[in-house]
Amino acid sequence: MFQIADRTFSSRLLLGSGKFASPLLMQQAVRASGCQLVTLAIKRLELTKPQDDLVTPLRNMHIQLLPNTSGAKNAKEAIFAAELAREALQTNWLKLEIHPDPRYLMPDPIETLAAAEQLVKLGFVVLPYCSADPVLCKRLEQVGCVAVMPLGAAIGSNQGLQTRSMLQIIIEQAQMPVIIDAGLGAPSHAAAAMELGAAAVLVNTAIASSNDPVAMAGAFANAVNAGRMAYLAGLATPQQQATASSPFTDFLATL
Ligand SMILES: CC(=O)[C@@H](O)[C@H](O)COP(=O)(O)O
Repeated sequence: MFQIADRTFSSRLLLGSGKFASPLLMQQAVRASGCQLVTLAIKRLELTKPQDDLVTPLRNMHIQLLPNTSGAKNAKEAIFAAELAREALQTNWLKLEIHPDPRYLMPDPIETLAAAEQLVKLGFVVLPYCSADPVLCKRLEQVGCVAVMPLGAAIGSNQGLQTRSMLQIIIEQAQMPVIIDAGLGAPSHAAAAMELGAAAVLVNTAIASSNDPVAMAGAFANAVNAGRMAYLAGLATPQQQATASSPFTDFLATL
């Protein structure tokens, strides 16, 4: 179990709802993953009729919706999108995403911090997508974010934990959940993130664009559980030299 703001979740795998071949496939993958929190881009919503084939099925599955501000290029646009989402979806939960550069989709740290501070004051439960920068993550915590979502690698790149050493520092210093988001391209990447001590991971592309998203969702769920169990069990420390698994005896001396 882990907690974000006032909600408790048993699944530590969060899913994105984009890139699936159909809404039905997305629902089936969500079900197979056991995930309880799904992010969806505000720009995809039909704001005049929010009970569409994306939102309604997720609500019926009792999934916590996490609208995201993907597409916003600065704090002003993100706050506008957040207000729209709160109105349309009746939730104050928000994944704050501000990435002005369409090529690498790197989050803008300055606009993200400014928007986060403002959105917290406006009553939003803010989970910012951010660079794997320990100082920035601390600042986001100080302005009242309920979790941070530092990137493993660029969104959709499937490159895994490129930011591993920074993530380690962020996790060590955080007083709130650290959710590794973006770039996790294989279940082993998710397991590695959990082994580091992440509270949870968010995955979209690797599941949605696989040959069998339902099976891949299950594979990620197993990997997240395995990584968490390993973290709790305490991983063995890598050593430079060999150490024998069995104690040496003098049995060769009898030859
Ligand atoms: C859906 C969403 O929020 C993505 O922006 C998120 O960062 C996931 O990244 P991947 O698609 O790389 O898993």
